[in-house]
Order: sequence, then C-alpha cells, then structure tokens
Amino acid sequence: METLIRAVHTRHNWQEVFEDPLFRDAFIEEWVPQYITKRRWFAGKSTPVKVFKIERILPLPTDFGYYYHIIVEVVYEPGYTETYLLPLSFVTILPKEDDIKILGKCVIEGTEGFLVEAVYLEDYRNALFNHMIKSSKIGIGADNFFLFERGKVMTENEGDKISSELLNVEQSNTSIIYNNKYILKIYRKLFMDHNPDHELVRFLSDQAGFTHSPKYGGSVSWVRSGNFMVSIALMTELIPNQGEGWDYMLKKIESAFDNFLNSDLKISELPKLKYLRKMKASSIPDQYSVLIGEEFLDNIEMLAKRTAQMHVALASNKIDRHFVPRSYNSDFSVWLKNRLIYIFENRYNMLESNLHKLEGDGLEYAHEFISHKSDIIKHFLSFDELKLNSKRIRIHGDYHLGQVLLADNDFFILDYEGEPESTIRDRKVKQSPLKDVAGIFRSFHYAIYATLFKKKKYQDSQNECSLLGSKLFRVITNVFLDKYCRVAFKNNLDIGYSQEIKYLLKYHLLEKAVYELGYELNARPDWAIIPLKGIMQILNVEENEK
Ligand SMILES: Nc1ncnc2c1ncn2[C@@H]1O[C@H](COP(=O)(O)OP(=O)(O)O)[C@@H](O)[C@H]1O
Ligand SMILES: O=P(O)(O)O[C@H]1O[C@H](CO)[C@@H](O[C@H]2O[C@H](CO)[C@@H](O)[C@H](O)[C@H]2O)[C@H](O)[C@H]1O
Repeated sequence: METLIRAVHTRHNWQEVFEDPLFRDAFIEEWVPQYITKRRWFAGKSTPVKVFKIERILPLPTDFGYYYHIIVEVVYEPGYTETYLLPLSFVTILPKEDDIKILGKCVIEGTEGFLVEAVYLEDYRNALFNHMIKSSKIGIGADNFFLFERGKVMTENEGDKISSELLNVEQSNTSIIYNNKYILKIYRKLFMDHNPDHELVRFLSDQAGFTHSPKYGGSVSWVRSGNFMVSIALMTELIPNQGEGWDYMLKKIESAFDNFLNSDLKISELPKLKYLRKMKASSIPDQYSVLIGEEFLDNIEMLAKRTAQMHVALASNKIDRHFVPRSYNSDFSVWLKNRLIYIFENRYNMLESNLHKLEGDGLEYAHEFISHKSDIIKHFLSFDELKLNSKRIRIHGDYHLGQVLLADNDFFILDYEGEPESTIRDRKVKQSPLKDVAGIFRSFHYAIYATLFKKKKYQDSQNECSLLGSKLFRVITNVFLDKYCRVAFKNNLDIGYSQEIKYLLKYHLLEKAVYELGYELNARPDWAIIPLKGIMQILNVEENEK
C-alpha cells in the first residue's frame, strides 16, 4: 500500500462530495499528483507538470454503487496537455486484494473510508459488464451520457453470472477479464474523440471480416453534446494464446545465438544476404535454417500473412471516407516532413541532455547520432510524393511484437490505438501500410539486440553475435517481406513495386527508430542503445548501397 497523505473531513455526502472545495482541492492538488505520476499508464513521467486540473466529473450511478469517472487534465510546463481517466469509488472497508490502489483517506459525513480506484472493486467491474449487456444509456446531464454498446458476440444471459479479474500484465491502460471470455480495456489516456482502437477493432471485426484481430464485444463511450463520442472502454473477445510475439521471438533468437556458439560454424562461412530483398523461406540457406529452425521461419511467414491480411481488410472499404485508400499528395508530404523534423529535433535535444545517462557503446552511438544530424534531416526531407504510385490506408500505427499474440503457430493482432505520442488526428491519417511493416522489422531488430545487450552470457562474444544478429535480421525480414508482398499482391493491396516498397520501408524504418529513441529515453534509458544501434545500421546500409 502506498503512503497516504492527511485524511480529509467533509460534511457532504458521497454523491455531492466534489462540491466541497476542501475535498476537491485535496483531490486535485495532493492526491491526484501523488497517485497518477506513479502509474505505468502515465506517459508524462519525464516532463515537469505545471498543474493538474479536473476537466470533468462524470458520475455513474448503478445498482451496484455510485461511482465517478474523473477526467483529469495534465498541463505540462512546455505548454501541451493530456487527459487521463480515473474511475473512483469510496469504501469503508478495503477489499482483500493487496494491490488495491488508494488515492486518499477521507471522512464522509462522519464515516471514515478510502477513495480508491474503482477498477479494483468487483461491484464496479460487474456494474460495467451489466450495463454493457443491457446496452444502457446513463444520463449525466443534458445531452451528456454514458453509452454502453453490446457487440454481436455477447448474449443477454451472459450477465447472469459474472466473474471478473484485473489483467496482470505490463500495459498502457487497465484491462479486466470477464467470465474468462472477454477482456475490457479501460482507456487511461483519453482523447476527446473516438479512439482508433475502438474504431478499427469494430471495423475489422464487424465489417471487414478480418479473423485475426479480437472480435468486437462492445464499448463504453461518453457522448457529449452534439453527439461527440469519447471512447472510455473497449470490450473484445479473449483469445486463448501462448503469449506475446515478443516473448516468442526472444526465445527463438536466444536459441539461435546458443546454437551458433555451440557449433563449429564461423561467421565468415555464413552466406551473405541482401538487405530488404524478398526471399522465400524455402530458399534460405541451410546454415541459417539449422540455427533458427524451420518452424520459426514458418511462423514468420504466418505473421507476414496476417499482417498483410490486416492491411487488406483496412483497405477494403471504398465508400466510408474514414477508410477509403488515398493517393500521396503534397499536403500529406508536408504533414509527414513537418512531423518527422519535429520528432527528430525533439530526440536530438533529448539525447544531448541525457548523454550523462549513457555509457560505453550506447554513448558512442549517441555521439554518432549527433554527428549524423544533417543526414537524418536530409533523409526525412527527401520524401517525394511524385515518386509514389501506391496508396495510403488506415494502419495499425504502433505495430510491434508486443501487439501480437501467438496462438497455436498463428498470430492475432491487438491494440490499434496508434503511436502513443501522436495526437488523435495524426493517428487517423492514412499512411503507407509499409510503416507497420517497418514497425515489426524494428521489433525483430529489438529482439536481436535486446538479447545480445541484456544477456550476460553473450558478453564475451558480443562482436560475433552482433554480426550474426545483423545476418539473422536479414533472414527474418526478407522472409517476412516475401510472404507479405505475395499476400498483398494477390489481394490487390496497392503497396507499389519493388523500388517503391524498398524506398518506403527504408524511410519508415528510420522514422520508427527515431521515434523509439524518444520512447526509450523517456521510459527506460538503458534501452536507448537499441534504437541508436538501429539508426546507425540503417544509415550505414544506405551509405554502403550508394
Ligand atoms: N483479446 C485479447 N485476448 C487475450 N489477451 C489480450 C487481448 N487483448 C489484450 N490482451 C492482453 O493484454 C495485453 C495488453 O493489451 P493491449 O491492447 O496492448 O493494452 P495496452 O494498450 O494497455 O498496452 C496484451 O499484450 C495481451 O497480453
Ligand atoms: O505500450 P505500447 O504497446 O503502446 O508501445 C510502446 O511501448 C513499447 C514497449 O513496451 C515500445 O516498443 C519498443 O520496445 C519493444 C520491446 O519492448 C519492441 O518490440 C518495439 O519494436 C519497440 O518499438 C513502443 O515503441 C511504444 O510505442
């Protein structure tokens, strides 16, 4: 249990407690700042906060209890803001769950109790499920209500007996598992709009018939005046799985390194492979298949197939303006270049002020990054829509191995929220599907170098393993690319011909790696070496290919 600050006494009852200025001030000035900044889902950990404000108080009266959904606005020193959702309840007796999150202690009309995160309370979780089953509409004020929507997969009698538990994994939101059949993701960082996750999951499941994304189970939205929808939570079907693609990949890379080190193979004996060149799994030289296994290559092909099918589905609606594929044009180029130059400048400044946190190779790569400033800017500014004939579509946007679940040698794709740092409008801009492919390629690179840098057992063979790693990266990405393109072409997904594909992939690989550098410096600086290494490899390959 985290340390609590002073208890607040109020004469207001729970239903009117936010009308008491003493309570309100303690809540927003003391409890929220102390609580929210420690949460995994709070994105602004490395930016000083100017002020926390209560943006909205949304009461949710139910048969199970009276809850609040507080929308907290965080105003950062540099001037931008974010909004977060806090579902709250008041309890006099703490439930048994040890990790219940308490915001503050209060005495309401003489009764001592705690202000807690409602998600830890079974009654609250059941209330949400019940309202979803009933597709309830719960008014908050004029033209202002909660809208629960039950998706096609849920049936009315499923509310008769409810079991619920909080999901216990590292995540950016908070999820509840119901009846071992559904998972409800309660969004923490809110956008005053439809969340793309909600929009895309529903579209893929109910309209496009994409079978490898979880089925849409329902949603909770806050509808503001003017039919303005804010996504609060998304229910999907729970997929039985053997874990995330990320853990699977780490295991496979480790065994490839071990197999190599335990063999008589020499790096110089391993055949050379071209960069971003399509290769069928069956034509990968035996020396590599022996190291990584044929089943693994089959799974890479399967992941490529599902990725391409996701894009085919996302491009399938030719009527709805939110989904219709678009050509490249100068507006898009300006938007992209501005965005990337902004992101690059931000990373450059961040890196300069964080150099003291890096050491060894990481520090060396950081200096190299700094000295390549003009090359990187040139790369981003080189984007030229006139050279591109393929189409832009809605994409996943934050596609990496942590977003795919392995299920019996197949994969399901999750979490369509888009790139965490982008604004909600930017997340919905149609982009090349190859940006997602670049995202997963970066993830392959991460798995290789996370294994190499984080596992002590490879310390004495870093150079050899690093060379092996760059070869394995080519094996995996080339096999992926071959399968992805075959499925895309067969289904008429317009990704362009070889030159255009390679151009877009290279462009987005650097974009992704630069994005990741910021993510790592903010969230886990000792991982910054991975995108830094990636950036240098991308620039060096381009240099060698000139
Ligand atoms: N439909 C699902 N079936 C099974 N597990 C899921 C499902 N959706 C999410 N998960 C689990 O929850 C984790 C976090 O989900 P995700 O949508 O990425 O949430 P967040 O955006 O909070 O990170 C996933 O990595 C996975 O382990
Ligand atoms: O939490 P999200 O899924 O929205 O994604 C963010 O966090 C990811 C890390 O959890 C981060 O991914 C980066 O690290 C991964 C390994 O942990 C790696 O597989 C990814 O390729 C790499 O980008 C992601 O970038 C960030 O948006």
